[in-house]
Amino acid sequence: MTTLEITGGQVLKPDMTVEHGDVLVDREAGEILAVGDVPAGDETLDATDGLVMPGLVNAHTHLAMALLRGYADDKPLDSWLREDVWPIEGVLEPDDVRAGAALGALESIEAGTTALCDMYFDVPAVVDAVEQAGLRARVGHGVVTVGKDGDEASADFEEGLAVAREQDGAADGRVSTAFMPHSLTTVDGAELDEFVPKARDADVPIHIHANETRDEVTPIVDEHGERPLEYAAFHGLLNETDFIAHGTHLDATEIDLLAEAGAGVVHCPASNMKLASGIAPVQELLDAGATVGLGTDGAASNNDLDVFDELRDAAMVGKLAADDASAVDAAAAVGMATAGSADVLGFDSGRLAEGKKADIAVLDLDSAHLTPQHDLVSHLAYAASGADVRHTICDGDVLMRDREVLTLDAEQVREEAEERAAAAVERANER
Ligand SMILES: N[C@@H](CCSC[C@H]1O[C@@H](n2cnc3c(=O)[nH]cnc32)[C@H](O)[C@@H]1O)C(=O)O
Ligand SMILES: [Zn+2]
Repeated sequence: MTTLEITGGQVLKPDMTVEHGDVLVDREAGEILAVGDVPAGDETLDATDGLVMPGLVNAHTHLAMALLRGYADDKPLDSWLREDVWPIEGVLEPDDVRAGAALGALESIEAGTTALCDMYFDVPAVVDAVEQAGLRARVGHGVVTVGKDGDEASADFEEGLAVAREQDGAADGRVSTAFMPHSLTTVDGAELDEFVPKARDADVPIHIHANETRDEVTPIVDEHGERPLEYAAFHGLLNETDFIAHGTHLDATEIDLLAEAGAGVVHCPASNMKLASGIAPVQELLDAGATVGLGTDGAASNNDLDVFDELRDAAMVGKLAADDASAVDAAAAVGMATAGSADVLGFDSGRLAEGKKADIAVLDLDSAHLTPQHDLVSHLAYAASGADVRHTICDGDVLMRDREVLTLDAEQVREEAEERAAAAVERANER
């Protein structure tokens, strides 16, 4: 066993208290051995003037969409997808997806994110990027059936299932999978009935975009006479391991349904604001006992992958939604971005405690905007950003030391992304 001692800093405990202490990590097992007063490690990582905290968990993203950052802005979801995003995604090759996912992974590591959930196509290329970056991820192929004939639709479902089976356990177990129908309005109900049982047989969770916009809710209510999540449950979704993205427009019945089922909700406040999708009832979800995590969504609807921004947005917009300044307080926001997201994804991370995965970020506190230190949880929620992260550790391995990313060649990743993004835009314009 080789150990790593993160030393000289303050430590954020799972109960959201902060104390001076060190963290000892078993590098091979990728687990935390001790927190607080720890025996000396074989190697050390300096956390002086820093806060050692769980790595942030981005529970819903499309990493490769980093290629489309700034490509199409200022439109609502439906026209943004149909007029801009889907046409250019149609010309992307697996190598583009690999380059885009590498860019997203680089940005994530630089912002202290250690684990994420990714829905996209060309998933093996996403897995390559995640593996090389050293991150932890739950990945899946987004299945869409609208605009496809029966055979094409079934083939996309089959691919979603095959990916979930084949990629599970990749990257030394850091990659796990989910079956990912894109949304309740972009996949066909009869196909869900056929494939949900197959996903259960494969023993993978199911992840889907749900109740993101009013335009997604109304057609289901009109056509089926029930709320979207009732419709989802009718088609076999919303088991304890399942999780939805967004949940922007939920009624009281649906909030109870989620809480009782134990299904997770990934709140994506920045994407919901940018696409003017609406404001999720986050405090109500938390009060009902639902498992709530945070996600950035893709970089084309955010436009960055900084989970610190997301947790600040969650706190801010949560207060607006509840019309109550005490709603979604600092600890709740930080909790959602760490333990909450980890619980949604089924990862044993998001908490600095013995036996948990050694997925850790060290934040530099030595700056004007984090002074004075009345309350470090407040700083995490309201004043810190990803640029303050000094070191990022995942599965016991140091991915970034003193802001130098060790697993990826940052310059090369950025250059390749720049070139491939430009070429993709050219191909899309020629069509
Ligand atoms: N099988 C599909 C892939 C779907 S991947 C997941 C999709 O989600 C899309 N997406 C990104 N953000 C959002 C969102 O906020 N809501 C709904 N879809 C989104 C994204 O553009 C991507 O095409 C295909 O081959 O096209
Ligand atoms: Zn999404």
